[in-house]
Amino acid sequence: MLKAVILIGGPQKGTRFRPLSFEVPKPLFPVAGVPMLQHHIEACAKVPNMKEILLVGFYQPNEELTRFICSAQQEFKILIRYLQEYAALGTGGGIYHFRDQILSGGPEAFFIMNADVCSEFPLPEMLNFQKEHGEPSSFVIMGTTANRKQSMNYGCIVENQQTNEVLHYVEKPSTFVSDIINCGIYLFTPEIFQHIGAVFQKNQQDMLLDEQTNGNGWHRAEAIRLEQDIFTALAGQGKLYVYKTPAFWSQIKSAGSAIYASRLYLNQYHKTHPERLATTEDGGPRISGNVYIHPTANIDPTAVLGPNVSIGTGVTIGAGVRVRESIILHGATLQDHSCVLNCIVGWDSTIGKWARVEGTPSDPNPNDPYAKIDSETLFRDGKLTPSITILGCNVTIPSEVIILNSIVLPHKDLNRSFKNQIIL
Ligand SMILES: Nc1nc2c(ncn2[C@@H]2O[C@H](COP(=O)(O)OP(=O)(O)O[C@H]3O[C@H](CO)[C@@H](O)[C@H](O)[C@@H]3O)[C@@H](O)[C@H]2O)c(=O)[nH]1
Repeated sequence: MLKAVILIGGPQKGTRFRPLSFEVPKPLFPVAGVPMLQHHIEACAKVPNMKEILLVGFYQPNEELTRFICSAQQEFKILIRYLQEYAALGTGGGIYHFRDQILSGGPEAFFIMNADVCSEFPLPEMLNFQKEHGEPSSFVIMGTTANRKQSMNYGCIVENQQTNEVLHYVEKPSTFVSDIINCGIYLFTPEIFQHIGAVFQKNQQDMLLDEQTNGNGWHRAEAIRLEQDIFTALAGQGKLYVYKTPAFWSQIKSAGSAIYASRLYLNQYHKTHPERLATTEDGGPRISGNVYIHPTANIDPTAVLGPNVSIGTGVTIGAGVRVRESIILHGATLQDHSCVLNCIVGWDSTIGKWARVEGTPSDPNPNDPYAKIDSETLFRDGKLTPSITILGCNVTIPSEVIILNSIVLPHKDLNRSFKNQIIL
């Protein structure tokens, strides 16, 4: 039997996702109409012999997470549990801490997935690849090709081109190492815990030798990174292989990358969930390209939506509204003739009549097949980088104003136009 573990991080992570991560843990942010994590869960639930999905993170148990787990368990008919780390233990420390839970029932292998990636999740292909490569207990990293410059923002893998064995692994190198990058999706056998255990023992010994150690010592020994502490050491040992996926993949770090990820998933819905894609119907709004509309949304038939639009529960969209490349979160109202382009409109926000709310997309270069989305920091050279416009929850935009490339914090009631600003 098989299991899957999804690393969901915790509240200190996801800072590039503010102000949206104030309201909802980042892994539950809706991408193409469903929580980011649901895409991982759907893919796992389809794998034959998958017994359980474990979410490992350091969020305090909260209502949203509990509700999500309950409904996903019912919908996908699979056991899902949340395991809470007592502190951020890193990508290897968390799974090591909960190794007994992961190994209970005797899975022969298990997947580990970063929550903040979007992918076609070619999990059956990874299982086949593992059977065909190396010894039966070899470990598999999913990889993809990036361009030279962007590769350095990821874990970089040098492979043996004949065998696909990982010969070198360097996490976010400062100079070019390889254009094959780590996608944050792995297939391990239980033997991985021997390797993580060895690092833990070493950390513990170092800790005992270190006289400076205070009460924090145990945590320091348990904090282990899969990438730097495990993969770098396993490379070249005949144990670690890279499965290069031809399918789509992207990281979801910033809010801008959530819009891009939505586009990738909406496109995939043609194959996986055509029922989630809206179509132009008599008496309904005009749909252009891929659009998801929650059945509870109320949309005027003269509105024009798409491409790449996701409309959440209970959203109201008035006459003549235009929405493109945006995510509209639940309870928001777009009043008549407003125009929303490259935006995330927060929960329960209102955009007044004839207002224009617009951002600048940060899409990957369309002429470079290996380009990935740049999840840049908010500021460059002391200035706000032009990016998508984000309205936090419960923001009110008055009629007939323009809000351009701005980030508006929750509960703001604006009274004029703004451009390139963070409105606190
Ligand atoms: N449970 C838990 N999860 C964690 C922790 N730290 C990070 N995570 C989760 O692990 C994932 C990776 O997070 P980061 O540590 O922020 O790494 P990164 O910059 O995203 O880079 C990783 O992913 C890239 C692909 O997206 C890889 O290319 C790179 O090598 C690395 O694995 C995220 O889903 C995050 O929520 C932790 O202490 N505990």
